[in-house]
Amino acid sequence: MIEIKNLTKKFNKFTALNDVNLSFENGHSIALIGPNGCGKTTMIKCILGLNVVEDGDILVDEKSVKEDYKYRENIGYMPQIGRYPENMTIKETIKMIKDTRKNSGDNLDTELLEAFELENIYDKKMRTLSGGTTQKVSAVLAFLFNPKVIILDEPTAGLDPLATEILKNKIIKEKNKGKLIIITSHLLSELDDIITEIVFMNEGKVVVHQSVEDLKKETNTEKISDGIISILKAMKK
Ligand SMILES: Nc1ncnc2c1ncn2[C@@H]1O[C@H](COP(=O)(O)OP(=O)(O)OP(=O)(O)O)[C@@H](O)[C@H]1O
Repeated sequence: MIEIKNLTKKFNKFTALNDVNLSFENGHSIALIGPNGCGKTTMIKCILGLNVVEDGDILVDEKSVKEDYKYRENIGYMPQIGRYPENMTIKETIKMIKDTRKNSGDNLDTELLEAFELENIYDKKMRTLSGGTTQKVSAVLAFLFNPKVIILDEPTAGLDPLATEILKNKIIKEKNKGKLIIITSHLLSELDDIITEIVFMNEGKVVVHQSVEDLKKETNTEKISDGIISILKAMKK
């Protein structure tokens, strides 16, 4: 479970997050949506400890992210753009990341590695990979250590339709096991089958946090994308 309490994040004078309060339960998958620059990645980075939390707090399983870094072992992260050592092969990269984790041996989840058939191109160097293949490596790493929380920043950007389907099915499977999934995406049409809640942000603030069921009921729509468009139109009135 993740609780965000009165989180404000400033970069010099610019306020990227403005008094954000949110709570996410295990077994849910949450879509973080909103226009470019509204603060989605900033919030994710605060949860991951990649941005320092100064004003407000974030609790992961009731412990503040300010206390110690151990909680991070329970979070898998797929960044928007994964950066890896250019001259390492896929195999070496995965091994290097495995080696950074103690006790990672027994409980590895290699399902995506197999589904994406990455072992067939294990000896390719990271710098030679297409954008989509690099994304596949990032997705494999996000799920590899069986984390309780999985955070995916624009996960399907650059993936082909088959890889997108594989990743979507994996997300649904892990959510159904009781994991907490947080996804940012601009591709609303892709979220329909996987999401249980939406958080809509604008200019560093949470505008809507609602279950998909309620969103569809209240806006009288069948699809998440139509529900969001309906909210946006109502906001402009
Ligand atoms: N390290 C930083 N230093 C200064 N400004 C930053 C920094 N990180 C983010 N920002 C600013 O904070 C704002 C929010 O950025 P963020 O990356 O969180 O947006 P986003 O909602 O993820 O956007 P997108 O949909 O384009 O990915 C932007 O105006 C960005 O320029």
